[in-house]
Formats: sequence, C-alpha cells, structure tokens
Amino acid sequence: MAVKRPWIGTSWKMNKTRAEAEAFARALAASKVASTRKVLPFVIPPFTAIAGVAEILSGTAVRVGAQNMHWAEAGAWTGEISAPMIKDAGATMVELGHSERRIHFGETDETVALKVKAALAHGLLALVCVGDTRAEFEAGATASALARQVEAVFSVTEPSQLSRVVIAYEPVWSIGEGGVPADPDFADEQHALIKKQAVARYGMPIDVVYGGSVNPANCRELAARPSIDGLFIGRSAWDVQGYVGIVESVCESLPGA
Ligand SMILES: O=C(COP(=O)(O)O)[C@@H](O)CO
Repeated sequence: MAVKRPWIGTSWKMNKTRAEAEAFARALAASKVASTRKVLPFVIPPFTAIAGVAEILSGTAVRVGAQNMHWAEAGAWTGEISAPMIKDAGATMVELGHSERRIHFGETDETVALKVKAALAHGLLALVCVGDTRAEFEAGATASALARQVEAVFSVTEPSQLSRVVIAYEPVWSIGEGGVPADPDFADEQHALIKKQAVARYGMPIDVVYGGSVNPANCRELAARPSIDGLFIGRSAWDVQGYVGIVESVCESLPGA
C-alpha cells in the first residue's frame, strides 16, 4: 500500500523582505527537503516575495503559494491580487480563509467559497483554513462550526477538483502567540469528521492538515495521527533551520523511515 506523504508547509504571514525570503529559499533549495520524496513541502511567502522565491525553488520538491487572492479575474479591486497574477508570479497553490483574514478583514464562508471556486478554475491548489473559536470550542460546538465552513468549500468544489483542495484545521485558539496547540487526539477527531463529510458528499476523503502552534516538540505526535495528513506551521518555521528541522523530524518518524 502506498505510504502517504504528509504535507508540511509554512506561511510567513506578513514577514520577510524579498532579500530575507530569497535567503530562506536558497538555504531550503540547498537542503535535503528540496529533493525529498517523503513529504510534500510548501512555503507561502508574502506577495512581494513570491516570484523570487518561486524562481529559486523551481525544479525542487517545494511548492510555493500565496496567502490570499481575490475571486475576480481582474478589475477595480484596489489592493487585491487575482489568481492569474498569483500564477504569473510562479505560485501553484493559494491559502484561503485564514482566521486572521476572517477576524481582521471580514472574510466569510461566502467570500472563501468565491475564492475557492476561482482558484480551482485557474488550476491552483486551494489550501482552505477552517477553525473553531475559543467560544465554539468551550461550548462544544467545534464540529458544527467546522462542518459549516467545510460545506462552504464543498459547495463550490466539483468531484474532479477535490484532489486540488486541502483543508487546514486551525483552531483559532491555537494560532499565534499565546496559542495552545490542540491535543493531537482532539485534532485527529476533527480531521476524521471532515474526511467523513467529504466521503458523504464525494465518496472519497480529502487531505486535512493541522495548524496552530506546531513546534519541534509536538510535530511528530501530531503528524503520526491517522487523520492528520500534514502540518501547517507559522512561527516555528519562520527561520529555515526551524522549518527544515521539523520536516526532518517528521521524516525520521514516518513508517519505514
Ligand atoms: O497560522 C498558522 C499557524 O501559526 P503558528 O504561529 O504556528 O501558531 C498557520 O496558518 C501557518 O501560518
């Protein structure tokens, strides 16, 4: 049976100048991660650094993505970036629906769905973030909150497109400074429910990665859970040694490593 290769990626959020981003990319290109066949590595720079990072990582195993996009092809959308622009810069994937965009920039399930539809129409891989707030978690409403957000994604995803959608379960209460990483078993349960939702609609599961205070101490335990298909890392992977270290640690823990 084919051994699944976990996704392991990082978004740099609003960090790194072009020079810093390209230095990270050059160091990554010189590492074993650049030629790995054990995991599916990806980095998501700020818009300003995508082209330079994508050029440096071209021909390696590392995918490059964008942190957001608009759903329109073009037009009077000041400050926005379109799918064609993202592809032109060299990205092959786009992160959508991050809780920081839902909280601070008015992103909704409806706008996320518009963006997913546009990303898939342009052949991009859509990494769609879903998560429960602390209030939903404490009320025991995690599953229903995730089901609602995932349904918005599935409502615009054709069966033939499902392989180009990856869900990132990111508890809002786990992300960033002060975030508490989810218990691996709890996260695994949520991932399994999302997979069950996909099977009910499409007859097949979907990849679901975990994000929210992933670090060198918890990466193996999280990656080892059966329904966790990878890790989506922020702070612990913002320096290249941190990112490479987590990838290598997870690789060493994979079956048959
Ligand atoms: O936000 C994310 C996780 O950030 P951490 O700093 O690891 O908590 C995820 O989307 C990767 O950016």
